[in-house]
Amino acid sequence: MGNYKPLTKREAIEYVKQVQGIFSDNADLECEEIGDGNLNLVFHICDKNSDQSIIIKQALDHVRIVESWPLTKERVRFEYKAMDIQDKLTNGMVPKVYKFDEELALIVMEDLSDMTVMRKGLIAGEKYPHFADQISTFLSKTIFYTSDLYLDPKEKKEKVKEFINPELCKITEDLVFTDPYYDAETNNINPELRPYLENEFWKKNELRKEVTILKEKFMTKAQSLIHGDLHTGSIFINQEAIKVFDAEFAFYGPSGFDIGAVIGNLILNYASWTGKKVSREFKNDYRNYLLETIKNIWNEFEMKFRSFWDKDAHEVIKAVDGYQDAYLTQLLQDSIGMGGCKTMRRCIGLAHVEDLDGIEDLKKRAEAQIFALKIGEAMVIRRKKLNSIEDFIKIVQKITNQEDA
Ligand SMILES: Nc1ncnc2c1ncn2[C@@H]1O[C@H](COP(=O)(O)OP(=O)(O)O)[C@@H](O)[C@H]1O
Ligand SMILES: CSC[C@H]1O[C@H](OP(=O)(O)O)[C@H](O)[C@@H]1O
Repeated sequence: MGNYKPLTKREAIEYVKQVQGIFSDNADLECEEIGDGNLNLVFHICDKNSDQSIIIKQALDHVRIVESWPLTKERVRFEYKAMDIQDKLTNGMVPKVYKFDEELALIVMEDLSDMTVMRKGLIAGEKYPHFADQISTFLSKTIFYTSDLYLDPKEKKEKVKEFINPELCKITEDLVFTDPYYDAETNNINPELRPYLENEFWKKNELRKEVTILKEKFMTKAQSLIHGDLHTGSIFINQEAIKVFDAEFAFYGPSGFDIGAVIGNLILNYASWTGKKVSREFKNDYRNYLLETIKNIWNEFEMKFRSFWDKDAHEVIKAVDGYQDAYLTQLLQDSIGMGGCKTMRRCIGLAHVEDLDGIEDLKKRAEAQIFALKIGEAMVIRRKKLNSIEDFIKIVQKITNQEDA
């Protein structure tokens, strides 16, 4: 990456002009830097003559929100390669890539600004009736067809090697599985939440032990090629389709981490309504919709995963009685446990979510955060007893009823 430099808006325009086949010679280009994530630059470039537009995502050599924190620019290669695999497996459920430039650490890709970042849609109380079907397709295809159930063992190990992504994994190991469970310097704590953390949460030794067991699983279980950061801010959505983006955390890890990320982020939105000025009727209805979505995601995932297994798994695997059921029960428990960690990190750790931080009144925000923490804790502690997603839904409903009482 000898000639690397972060682009200015003008340089981004000059750059796309020389990429063949994107804009015509008479294009009148304008550029905005629209990155709102924690890590990268994102340029939106539009031709005023034709309304045609593209996105350039460029890695910085540090964490965008913490300038003193250096970070490999090579992460963009993992993003590009993962997008390529996800694209082929899911028939286009990721943005189209027009160019990958390793030297400048950037990807030129399809502009999806006419869709909505799902987190924003959920905060606005939108419903997406096809989401469970769509995300369960993405998850089941990417998880099954990159795993040992399907791939030749040698090919799979080559892929594990290709996707060793230590710096980005370290971020997750620290920010998701370690720092939120003690008074770490990196944490970002609502002062109104601190008493609960000091007097109760940080004293939960069993929770910290179980989170550490899940952390070890995250570090060692190379089960399938996972997206690695599949929260609702990594999904573009409208009433017809989804596109999954921001795959720079991709690596061979536990499949439940991706499923858990989706569920955990729906739970964060579920908890956020505690702190919002909406009618009880709306809150109950929207929460029921979120729980129904979680239930359908798992059940549709399971159905699709079983059908891929019955059709395409290695014959020796198919021949083992009871293995499919055992695999799926373990995957459900991993998903809920990891989802719990993803829920809790967004209340205490460095990087928060707008669902909760959009609650301006810090006392009300703390109430919603504590509610999210209680569900997250139950997800970790009670995961090993779960036999179905309905068992999990009942746990959430019980915690909600105690909250409302
Ligand atoms: N293909 C795209 N089309 C339109 N907007 C995009 C696209 N990719 C990213 N963005 C915008 O840029 C923001 C940050 O992108 P993201 O890939 O999440 O970067 P980071 O890795 O820094 O979080 C997104 O929330 C979205 O608003
Ligand atoms: C210091 S990185 C914090 C956090 O940011 C990533 O999210 P995103 O790229 O979507 O903004 C990832 O979740 C990291 O844990």
